[in-house]
Parts: sequence; structure tokens; C-alpha cells
Amino acid sequence: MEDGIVTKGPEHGEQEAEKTVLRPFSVGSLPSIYYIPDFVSPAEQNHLLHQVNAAPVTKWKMLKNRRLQNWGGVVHEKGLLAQVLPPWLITVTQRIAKETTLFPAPINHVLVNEYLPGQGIMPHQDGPLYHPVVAILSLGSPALMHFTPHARILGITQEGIDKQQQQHTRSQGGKELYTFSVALMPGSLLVFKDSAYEDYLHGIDESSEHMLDETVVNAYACICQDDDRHRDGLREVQSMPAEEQGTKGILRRTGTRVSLTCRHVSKVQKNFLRL
Ligand SMILES: O=C(O)CCC(=O)C(=O)O
Ligand SMILES: [Fe+2]
Repeated sequence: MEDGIVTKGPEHGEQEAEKTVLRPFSVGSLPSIYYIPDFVSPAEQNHLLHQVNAAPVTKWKMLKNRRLQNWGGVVHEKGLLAQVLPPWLITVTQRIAKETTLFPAPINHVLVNEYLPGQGIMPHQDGPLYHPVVAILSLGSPALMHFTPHARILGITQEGIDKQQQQHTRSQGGKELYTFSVALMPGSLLVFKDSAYEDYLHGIDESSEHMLDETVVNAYACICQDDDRHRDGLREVQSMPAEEQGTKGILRRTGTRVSLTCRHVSKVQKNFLRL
């Protein structure tokens, strides 16, 4: 009873658009991971946070280490039991899809995650039903997202990865072992696809202070932060000898962070649920 829609990979024109539009925002050495600072203004952030907080309390699902709102319907193994997104999410997701050029069709699923300082999300991969691109809009307070290679791509166990990281060895079977982190500042949009999506786990540590170490691919992003405490963290870094810079800065999580995880599910079930 399902209406599977198979989407094609990006056409040549779309690949060109990706190169032209997104190249200035590319971070790290994997292709197709982009960090766009100030994608939304502080006023837009407030508007979106207001909408998130205006949702009925029953919309929140309490998890052990965060709370979650699910918009767009239930992602079932046979496809999405779709619900129409509310207007405030249609507006922002249309803009994300248009400006990133990476979504094959309108974004039809959004998860709202809310983290208090010290809360996080375990390293994970997003499910197979999503088209392999995700856009994460960060609101309210910063956090550091870690990316670690999936053991599968290295053909070794997780223990093998841990050992290589301890020994600072970098490759296995021709594939590079590359662990990196992205600072997600309020108002920013992180977009990743392809290898970063399929071959890596992403997660946020359950800690109220995140170390800005040498794995951070956009440490410069923290300079723009208005909050004095973040500037202090940065001053700590800048006052260090050059060889130590980037190894001991601290991203302090002092407020509630809300993120919108925006994706496109191409397999949609026919039986639409009503709100
Ligand atoms: O909150 C974030 O930035 C990440 C959320 C996430 O990875 C997810 O919802 O799958
Ligand atoms: Fe995720």
C-alpha cells in the first residue's frame, strides 16, 4: 500500500549549483559538508523558537538526554506516513531547500531537538529512508558536533578505530581515518550529504563545555559569537602559543539549544494521517 517515489541523484546542473553556491561554505576535507553562519537572523531565531515553544506540550517526546518534536509524519520502515508541515516550518524549509540547492524535492520531515546545557545526542547515522542529505539549523545556544567514521567503511571494529585514533594512524585499506568536529553556532545551518552522511556517525557530547581542539574544522565561527563567555573562551585560545592554539579553547554551553533537522523522505505512504 505504499507509493514509493524513487529519486535520482543530482543532475549535472545541480552539481554545478552546489559548487557555485556552497563552495565558500565548505568545511573540513570531506566533500559535501557545509557550514553557513548566520543563515537566520537573531529576529528569525526568536520567531522560530517562539513557534517551537508554542507547540502543545503533548508534541514533545521526552528522551533520556533531550526532548524532541516530530513534524512531517511518522517515519515507518515502509515509508513516511506523511503529515503536512505547519506553515512556519514550510517557510524556513523552502528557504533551506532553495538556498542549498541540495534537496531533490521539498523537505517533508523536520525533527526539533531541544538540549539543555550538558545534554547531547549519541553518535548515530540518520535512517536509510531519508535522502542522503540533511540540513541542521541551530537556534539559541552553541554545541560541537563530532563526526567519526563508521567502522563499516574501514572494515575494522570500533575498537580498531579507537586504537588507531590513540596511535594517530590515519588510514586503513586506502580509506582515510578522519575524525572532525563542527561548531554549531546559533543561527547557523550545517548541511552534509554523501560520504559525511553515509560513512560517518555524528553526535553531540553530553557535556556543558566542549573542547575546541584541533579536530574543529570551523573554529573561526566561534569568534563571531556575541556572548562574552564565548569570547573569553576564544581569548584563552588566542593567548596561547601558536602550536597549542586550537587545542584548548572551550565552547561553553550556557543556554538551551534547539535544532531543526530537516530532511526529505522520498518514500511516502499513501495513507495520509490528519493532524
Ligand atoms: O541537534 C543536532 O544538531 C543533531 C540532531 C540529529 O542529528 C538528528 O536529529 O538526527
Ligand atoms: Fe542525526
